[in-house]
Amino acid sequence: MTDRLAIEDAVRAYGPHAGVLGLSLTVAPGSVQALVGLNGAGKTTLMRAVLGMVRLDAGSVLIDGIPVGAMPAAAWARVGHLLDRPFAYPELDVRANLEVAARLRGLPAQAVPAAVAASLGRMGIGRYERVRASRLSKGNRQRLGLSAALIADPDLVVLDEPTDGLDPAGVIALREALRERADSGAGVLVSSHHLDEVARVADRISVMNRGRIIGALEPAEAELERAFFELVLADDRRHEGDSV
Ligand SMILES: Nc1ncnc2c1ncn2[C@@H]1O[C@H](COP(=O)(O)OP(=O)(O)OP(=O)(O)O)[C@@H](O)[C@H]1O
Repeated sequence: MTDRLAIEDAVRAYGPHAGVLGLSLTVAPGSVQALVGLNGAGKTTLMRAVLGMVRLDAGSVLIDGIPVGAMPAAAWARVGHLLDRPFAYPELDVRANLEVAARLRGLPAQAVPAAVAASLGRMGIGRYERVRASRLSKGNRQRLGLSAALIADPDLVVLDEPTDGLDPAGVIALREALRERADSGAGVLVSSHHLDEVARVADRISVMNRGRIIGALEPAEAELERAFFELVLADDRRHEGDSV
């Protein structure tokens, strides 16, 4: 079966230990792959490369077998993503933002009302449907961004620290939405700083440090934090004395 995402020997260097420095990773259909790492480990750079927002110096990224540089618009419409600040048209209300998101992702006009209704319910923002995006709280803006990313039931989901600003109810809603996507055959790549939280949703947890994947954590592991820091500290020790 073709991987939803296949990254091979990817390099996007910003310095000897910065960026993405030779990294391979796959996300199979039906799986949630988490990326964890300290600030500056390279998670966002990797996600930018996956989404074609930065060009790799070397290596390749394939989405459903197609190199990102050659993806037609219809294939990008099957990718749901949220990086950095959630995008929304500030003067449009929540409902209108979701309608636009659905159309931009190629949903036919007659399918939009049902998709918007499902989306409002999924992330619990129905009561804000007539509120302008510019007036939403940080957490509700994040919920709107996530709703837009997921509105067309994407085959690949790429989310950078998606629980940023979410309250516990939002975290649970997101977890259920990601599980539902994966159970429908999508691949999910998600980064986070919250180990316990990713352990609840991820099938695999890869640890990134200094631009590389340095190991994996077992989601069922009781002492995730300890295991994480052991991997990171061992890697840092290996690089002691290297120039930064
Ligand atoms: N455009 C750029 N120019 C120069 N350096 C960059 C650029 N983008 C990222 N970097 C550097 O690459 C490294 C990785 O950054 P990146 O944002 O990918 O890390 P991250 O794991 O997402 O961090 P965080 O958890 O803080 O979001 C950092 O050292 C960062 O300063």
